[in-house]
Amino acid sequence: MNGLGNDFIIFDVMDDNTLLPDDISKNMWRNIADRDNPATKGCDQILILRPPLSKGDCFMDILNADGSQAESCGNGTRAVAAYIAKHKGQTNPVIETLGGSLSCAVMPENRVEVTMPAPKFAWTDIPVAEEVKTNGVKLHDDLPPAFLVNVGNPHAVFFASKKTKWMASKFGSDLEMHPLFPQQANINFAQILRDFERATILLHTWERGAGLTKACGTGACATAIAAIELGATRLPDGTLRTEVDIIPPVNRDRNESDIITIRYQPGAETYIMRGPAEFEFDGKVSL
Ligand SMILES: N[C@@H](CCC[C@H](N)C(=O)O)C(=O)O
Repeated sequence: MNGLGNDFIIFDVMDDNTLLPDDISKNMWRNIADRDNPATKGCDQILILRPPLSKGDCFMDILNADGSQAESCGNGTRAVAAYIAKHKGQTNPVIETLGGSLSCAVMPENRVEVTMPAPKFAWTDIPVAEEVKTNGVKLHDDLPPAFLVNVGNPHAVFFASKKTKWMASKFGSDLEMHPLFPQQANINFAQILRDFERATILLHTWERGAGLTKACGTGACATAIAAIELGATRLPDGTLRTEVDIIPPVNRDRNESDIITIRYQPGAETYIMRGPAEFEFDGKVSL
């Protein structure tokens, strides 16, 4: 499945956790996620749907393409919600993750709305290795200060006035591993588009453990939150726009149905991420 081209291999062991051996090595996961694997065609993340730990419909284990574990995955959450709606008929699934329990609503054409827990801004929560002002941290001499936020997983957001794809390719890998991030971080390069009626941002994300992906759901959340918190979505009359459309690079035509919309009110306990999910193919892999 995919969310705006950010693609996933889903293992469904929701009903019986023992179907998946527990001695699968990091290397085996990497092999499954490898783009050259003819059986799987590879993916950005592997999502393992396990029995719920609490009152949710399942617990979603998230593994990046390099085999590392992640706490949260926005596009993956929407994909799994659509999967549960299709296979279990549950259109309001609750998906448990290390980053929190996420209530979802699956609407026609696999548009999914996810209620996300409040973001965290404290330096200890990002986490970063030393006390910094998380709303503007200098991470690289050639880049403006970054906004840091934890939306279930750690993100740094850079805003630029020009196209940012080259920035993601040039700086993403080093910044993911920056010594300030003891658990590494996802790195977002955002350009606010001024010629749109709605608050609109073009986003390239270098994902922790997966590199440059076609879209990143939590990156969209982090970027919209950063823009709103920094007042970058304020209109000339002083009104703060709290709904932001994030356009991933894969959406070249800026097709209105291929965006992630974030509705975020500073200080609120939750916020909303809305976007599409898409089925690709089913298959079997031997482990
Ligand atoms: N693709 C995801 C994010 C997946 C996890 C991330 N790479 C991390 O390590 O935190 C999304 O859509 O949010």
